This record gives sequence, C-alpha cells and structure tokens, in this order.
Amino acid sequence: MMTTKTILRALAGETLPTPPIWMMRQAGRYLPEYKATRAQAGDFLSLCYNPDLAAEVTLQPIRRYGFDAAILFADILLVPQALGADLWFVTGEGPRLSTLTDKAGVAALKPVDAVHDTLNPVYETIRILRRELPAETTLIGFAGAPWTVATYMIAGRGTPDQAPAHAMREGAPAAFDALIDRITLATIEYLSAQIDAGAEVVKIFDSWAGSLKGAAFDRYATEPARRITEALKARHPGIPVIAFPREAGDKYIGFHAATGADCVALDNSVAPEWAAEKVQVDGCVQGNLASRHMVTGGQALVDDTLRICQAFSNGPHIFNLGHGITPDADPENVALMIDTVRNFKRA
Ligand SMILES: Cc1c2[nH]c(c1CCC(=O)O)Cc1[nH]c(c(CCC(=O)O)c1C)Cc1[nH]c(c(CCC(=O)O)c1C)Cc1[nH]c(c(C)c1CCC(=O)O)C2
Repeated sequence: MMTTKTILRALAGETLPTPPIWMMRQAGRYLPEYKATRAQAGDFLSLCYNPDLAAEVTLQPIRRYGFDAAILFADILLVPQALGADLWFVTGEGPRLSTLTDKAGVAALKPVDAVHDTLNPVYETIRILRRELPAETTLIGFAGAPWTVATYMIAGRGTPDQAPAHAMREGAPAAFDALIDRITLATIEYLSAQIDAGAEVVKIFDSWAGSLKGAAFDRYATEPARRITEALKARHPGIPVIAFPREAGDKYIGFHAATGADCVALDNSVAPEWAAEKVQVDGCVQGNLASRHMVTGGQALVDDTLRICQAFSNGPHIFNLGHGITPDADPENVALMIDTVRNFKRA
C-alpha cells in the first residue's frame, strides 16, 4: 500500500512540492513544557528511562507544531550505559562516563545481547508512541554512530577535538577496533529492537564524523554505518535509514552509495546548492538550516529557509536544521520556520 506519510514518501525517493519537516532536538529545553516534564522526572536520565514521560516529551513538539515526524526521546549515551559504562549528567556541563582506554576496558564491557536489559524502557516508549501519535506522523528511532559513541566512552565526556579517541585509535588500534566492533553490534541489536517495537525509520547520529579524515573516515564513519545499515536492511526490509555524518564535507559525496542509507542528513557548513548537485543526486537529503536562526529569527531565517527549500526542490528532501536546536532558542522562531516551509512554492 502506498503510504500517505510525507516523511516516508521523501525517504522512498519522492520529490514533494513542499518538503516534510521535523527538527533535531525538537523535544528540548527551549520548550517550557519540556522543562516542566523533566522537572517531574527528576533528572535527564530518569526522563529517558520513564516510558510515560519520555513519550510525553516526544509528543510535546508534535502537539505544539504538528511536525511530520516525531523522534524518540532518549540519548545516544544509553548504549554505553547498557554496555556497562557508568553514565551521569552534570547540569550545565553535559555527560560524564567512566573512561575506557585499553584492551582490558573493552573486555570488561557486557556482551552485546545484554543491552536489552537496560534499554527495554526505550522500546516501551516506542510502543506508547505508536499508539498515541497522529496517523500522519512518522516515528523515528535513533542511535549514535560507533565513532561518536566511542569518543564519549574513551574520554568520559564530550571533547572539542576528540583527541583521546584519536590517541587510542592510533596508539591501541586493536583495542580501538574491538570497541568499534562491540558498539556496532550493540547498535544493530538496539535499532533492530526499536524497529520491532514500532520505529518506522532509524537515524544514525555521527556528530563527530568530521574529525575523521581520509582513510580513517572511510574505516570508522562509513564502514560502521554500512555494516549497521546492511544488517538492519537484512532483518527489516523496507525500513529507511538516515545517516548523519556531521561535518563530513567532501565525504558527504557518495555517502548514500557507500553505506546503503536512504537519506543523508547535512549539517549547515555545506551550501544547499552544492549539496543538491553533489549529494542529493544520489538520494534523499535532510537539512540544513543553521540552528542559530532559531535564536535570532527575522528575515534572515525566512531567507535561508526559502533558499534551502528552493535548492533542494528538484529531488527528495526533508527539511531540518543542520544540528540540534539550542536551549536559548525562541519557540516563535520555530513556528516561523515551519510556516515558511509549508508556504514554500518552487520558483
Ligand atoms: C552527541 C549526542 C548526544 N545525544 C545526542 C547526540 C547526537 C546529536 C548531536 O550531535 O546533538 C542525540 C540526542 N539527544 C537527545 C535526543 C532526543 C531526540 C531529539 O529531540 O532530537 C537525541 C537524538 C536528547 C537530549 N540529550 C541531552 C539533552 C539535554 C538534557 C537536559 O534536558 O538537560 C536532550 C534533550 C543531553 C546530552 N546528550 C548528549 C550531550 C553531549 C548532551 C549534553 C548537551 C546539552 O546539554 O545539550 C550526547
């Protein structure tokens, strides 16, 4: 049966007159209703593991704005936790984890099939969402890409240049490869279980892909995304995969074909006209408005939104930001972006 869900139509390669739209971090601290539910949960991780409240914050931006997709509320760092890492969040600073730098650290991780013991509440969130979402809204599941997840597991926190992960990659390559392999296999199990629970699309977030260059990019960004996509396609034919190798630059070229992903998400460092010619020729793209417009608003927001709609109007496109919306964003600017996209007419 032909689907009427616009996100699924774009992911199947259809060029639509108006691009469907959702927004990275659409459930988040820029929304007062999110902050209220998070306070009710106590802290961020308790919110992630409470299926009723996680479903509630996933639904909030759908109710307020009518986005075409909902993204499961969870975090990429739940997988390291499920593999046995300690994880906590320091308010105002970000995530902290136990560190892992050698073979012994990798050997101490839990086996891949143990991840469900920790991640079961996430699957329950998905089941609730499939009952509660409007019929036209697509549910997107997600996980972090192995390289990005590894950068946090190795350093124990976010790092500006991913130096500890690069040091392990170069200094202890066998242990590093074993870590990437473990995360890759855990991610396949996790995303597969998300799909079994009702996720209609999955997205792989490689937020730090841009710090891998040349052959290292091919080996640690492209290859794990290819392995995950291949395994998911074998188990769940017809479930689309979105890959987000953030700041990949020229490495965006050919990423659809190299990984088998149905859609490549673009950050805002690439010009949409360039990406239309070099990347969208191979399939659906998602992106790529700069998140700062959600803080600054005004005519510049409208102009850049229309430029992106126009540049990608000859092929399959899902409108989104180039990265997550920030807590200082104004909810009115999100409404302005959505109005602009929905009133777009191709020149
Ligand atoms: C690197 C990364 C993480 N998490 C994620 C990534 C990849 C995407 C990206 O590059 O942004 C992905 C993520 N994190 C979150 C989602 C939920 C779905 C969504 O609305 O997009 C998704 C898809 C919720 C979250 N994850 C986090 C929040 C804020 C936590 C809070 O409520 O205090 C949310 C809504 C916390 C988080 N989680 C992470 C960090 C570094 C932080 C702290 C930074 C910050 O405070 O903004 C790890």
